[in-house]
Amino acid sequence: MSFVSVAGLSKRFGSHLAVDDVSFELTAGETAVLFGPNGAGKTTLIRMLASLARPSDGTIRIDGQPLVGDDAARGDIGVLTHETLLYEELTARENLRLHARLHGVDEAICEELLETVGLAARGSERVSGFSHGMAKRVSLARALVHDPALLLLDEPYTGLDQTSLKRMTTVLSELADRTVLASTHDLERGVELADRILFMREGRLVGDAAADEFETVEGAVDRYETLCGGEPAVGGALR
Ligand SMILES: Nc1ncnc2c1ncn2[C@@H]1O[C@H](COP(=O)(O)OP(=O)(O)OP(=O)(O)O)[C@@H](O)[C@H]1O
Repeated sequence: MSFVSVAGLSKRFGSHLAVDDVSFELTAGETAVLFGPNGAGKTTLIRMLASLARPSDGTIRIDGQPLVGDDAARGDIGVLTHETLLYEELTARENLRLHARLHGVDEAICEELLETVGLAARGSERVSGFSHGMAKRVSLARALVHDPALLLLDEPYTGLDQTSLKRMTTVLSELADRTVLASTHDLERGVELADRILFMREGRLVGDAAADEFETVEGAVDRYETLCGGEPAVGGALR
């Protein structure tokens, strides 16, 4: 049975259809990566799944439960988006502990996660003093605090230095049993992370492929060019 089921999902901003009649299903434990050019609708799709944006049309079901307005379904989701969702005036540790309390989770997990994202020594510092990359790592830890079954990651690799990038890549590669939907422009890391690749263009889902269809990243690049138009970024740089 599908763990995530998206049917006929659309999002309209004025006269513009940012997400246009998108349908797909993810099985439990599957990692799907969304590729597509700027403005394809990836963030908007993820924001709807994260209950951060209201769909104009269509349905989202998580483990059989309709998502919209359903707190139980939302509790099973961890989110990493462009907005860090952190309280800037709180320390990294306080942010994680607050999130743990909200979800009724033992706060001991917060220390483990600070270690995991490489911020154990900076846990007592306010997030307002953190760089973008550091805040992103705290945000990833926050997304994992309540051990969600579904993880939604919008451009997890963007804006990170090499050390943070390696850490993010390692943490994400170790999320084996979770269902993950991630968007990225980094085809190399995306193909490496994914079981399945969804291609978006102009709000529509234009392709759906198993990651092992691509023996090399070049295969994914060719498919991207055919389906999405234009050239993708590979390994963080344009080809
Ligand atoms: N709040 C908003 N109000 C109006 N238009 C929006 C809003 N958010 C997104 N859009 C529009 O919806 C379309 C899809 O945007 P979205 O951010 O989802 O694309 P994306 O695939 O994530 O792009 P990128 O790769 O640049 O992050 C774009 O045309 C964008 O301008």
